[in-house]
Amino acid sequence: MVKPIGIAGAGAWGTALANAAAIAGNDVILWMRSPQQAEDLGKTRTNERFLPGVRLHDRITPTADLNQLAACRAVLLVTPAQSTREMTAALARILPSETPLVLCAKGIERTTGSFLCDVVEEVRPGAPVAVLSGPSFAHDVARGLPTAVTLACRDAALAEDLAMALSGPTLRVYHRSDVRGVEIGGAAKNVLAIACGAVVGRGLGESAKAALIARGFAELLRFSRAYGGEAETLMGLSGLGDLVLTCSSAQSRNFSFGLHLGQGQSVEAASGGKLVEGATTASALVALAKAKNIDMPIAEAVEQILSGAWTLDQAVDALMNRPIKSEH
Ligand SMILES: NC(=O)C1=CN([C@@H]2O[C@H](COP(=O)(O)OP(=O)(O)OC[C@H]3O[C@@H](n4cnc5c(N)ncnc54)[C@H](OP(=O)(O)O)[C@@H]3O)[C@@H](O)[C@H]2O)C=CC1
Ligand SMILES: O=C(CO)COP(=O)(O)O
Repeated sequence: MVKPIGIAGAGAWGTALANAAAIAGNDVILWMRSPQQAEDLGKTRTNERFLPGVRLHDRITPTADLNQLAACRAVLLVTPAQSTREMTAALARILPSETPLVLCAKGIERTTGSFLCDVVEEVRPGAPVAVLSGPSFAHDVARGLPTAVTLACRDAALAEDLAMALSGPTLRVYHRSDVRGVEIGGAAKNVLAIACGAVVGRGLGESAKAALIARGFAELLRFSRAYGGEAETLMGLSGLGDLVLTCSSAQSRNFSFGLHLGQGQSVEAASGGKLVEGATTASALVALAKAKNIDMPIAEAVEQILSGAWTLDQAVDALMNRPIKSEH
């Protein structure tokens, strides 16, 4: 008998992925930390808080008991980036060492500046780790709209196996072995999307927006190259694809956070209480860039705005008054 797919985290993305995995033909165990939420989800079969209006597939079993994930063939970790260490440690206590953990969060650990895969490898040495990333709004996936993402694992055969297991009629999962490139694409685009939202919110025009996406992508490529990601990866779904998506739609929490900043809201108010991964990752991204002398003026501008060092207008001035240089 084929073992179920485990999903740890029943927010918008975890719930959407659970449905996609079930539609792809898997039994799914969906874990959440709140016993009350698990009970409600079992009864109503709808995650009203995070994914309203979407019915949970019959093959999904919601639970608040982490031990239920022990017998899964792979576990997708779909909680916020900053909870990766704590969640991996909890999973390491119950999962067999050969069970792959698939990271679905997009970010860098703020307190250590570690990439999330490195965090997982530190906590679960020797166990297989993969990353799933790409342009995919939870609501689009949950509504069965056509979506494509990338799953990367250093073990190419395992990457292919997991991609096949999760792919279905409306979710197409490509596979790759460049874990670093795929995770950098997901983590860094969120910071750039905040900048893009701010440009739109401040009314700086479509030309400025396009310039920001192009120059932001140049930053992404430089950063990824310095940290061992392949340029080809960044030109794909987790990189260019996700940057374009996240910079084009107020459905993105990062873009919409930037949009609110651009419209004059405070950093504290602009998130509206939603998870904004780019805001927690910005300082770690910029510190990693500085450590390797990588020029990332847009990411730095975001960090300066978030820390209160610059106003938005000061950030725009700083970006426009940089010395004229060759484009690369
Ligand atoms: N939404 C999307 O379209 C996409 C999101 N992602 C990424 O997926 C990750 C999760 O995002 P998303 O599902 O949208 O976020 P949500 O805000 O919708 O949900 C977050 C979930 O994580 C749980 N959670 C929060 N903190 C902890 C913790 N410390 N330990 C355990 N569980 C915790 C929450 O549980 P509780 O309710 O108990 O607080 C909730 O179930 C992010 O990194 C995001 O970038 C990637 C692609 C698409
Ligand atoms: O990563 C995402 C889409 O690919 C979701 O973006 P937000 O976290 O900005 O909503």
